[in-house]
Amino acid sequence: MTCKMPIIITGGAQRLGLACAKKLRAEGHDVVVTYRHTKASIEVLEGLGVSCVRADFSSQQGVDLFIAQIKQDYSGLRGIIHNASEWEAEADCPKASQLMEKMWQVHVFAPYRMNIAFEALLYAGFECLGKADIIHMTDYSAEKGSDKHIAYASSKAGLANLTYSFAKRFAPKVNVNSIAPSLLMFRPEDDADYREKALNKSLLHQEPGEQEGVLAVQYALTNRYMTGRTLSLDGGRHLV
Ligand SMILES: NC(=O)C1=CN([C@@H]2O[C@H](COP(=O)(O)OP(=O)(O)OC[C@H]3O[C@@H](n4cnc5c(N)ncnc54)[C@H](OP(=O)(O)O)[C@@H]3O)[C@@H](O)[C@H]2O)C=CC1
Ligand SMILES: Nc1nc2c(c(=O)[nH]1)N=C([C@H](O)[C@@H](O)CO)CN2
Repeated sequence: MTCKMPIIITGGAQRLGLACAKKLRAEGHDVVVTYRHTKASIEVLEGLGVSCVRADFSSQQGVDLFIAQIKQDYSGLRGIIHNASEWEAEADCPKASQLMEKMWQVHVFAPYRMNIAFEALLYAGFECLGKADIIHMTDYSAEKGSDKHIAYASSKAGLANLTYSFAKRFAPKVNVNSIAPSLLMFRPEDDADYREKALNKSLLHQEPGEQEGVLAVQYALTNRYMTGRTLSLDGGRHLV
């Protein structure tokens, strides 16, 4: 039986999500990406045979609409990579209470709702393809906190905790792991001073780029004896 059971990548229209979508498609996986804003990368992905679904997880309704569409379109899932994320500092959001809600909505509520809603599809993926994975893109700051991104870091800690719970709930059919980068790629607006300071926070002093994140995703998708664990991509920052 041919199984069209995709890997979902949330927030797959740019940066790490886009790099993952291209690599996994090139490996022959069926891939679904979510995006909010139309951009040139969406046309590129569609040209590669990637299914691009507009979805905004900032509301419960947005999450539920996406869940309904996936359930309508697919009989199983090879996996889901919870990559969608907003990195917002308290200084950029006047109402801290709103920021905390916003961060937990996209980083915890949305992955939680999707994981529960997609349980049967993930099991079908395991039965048909022999493996099924959930990957939570967390952050080094989930362990250490952040004085400038307090709500963000706390929500990533919440996401990291979902890894433990869903690893227990979905074993042995679905492996559930976290990938926790400290720095993968800067943003265009990051100035030289910020970049220098960020690079000096790790032992390896480098901006690794999204391909290091892609390698970690590939490892988590292929390893058969890892669940409930975190792949830390932090250049030795924990030893500085
Ligand atoms: N970049 C880095 O150095 C680091 C990254 N990480 C984590 O790795 C992952 C990838 O990072 P990066 O590629 O920089 O991520 P981005 O900041 O580029 O965001 C990824 C995507 O998330 C989507 N998104 C944001 N909010 C929502 C929402 N409410 N609903 C639906 N989609 C949403 C955006 O989609 P759209 O553009 O369509 O709006 C965006 O394309 C993230 O989870 C991030 O927290 C962790 C540590 C370091
Ligand atoms: N959703 C995002 N999360 C994070 C980003 C980002 O660009 N988008 N960037 C970082 C930084 O790399 C930080 O770790 C060091 O500058 C963290 N999270």
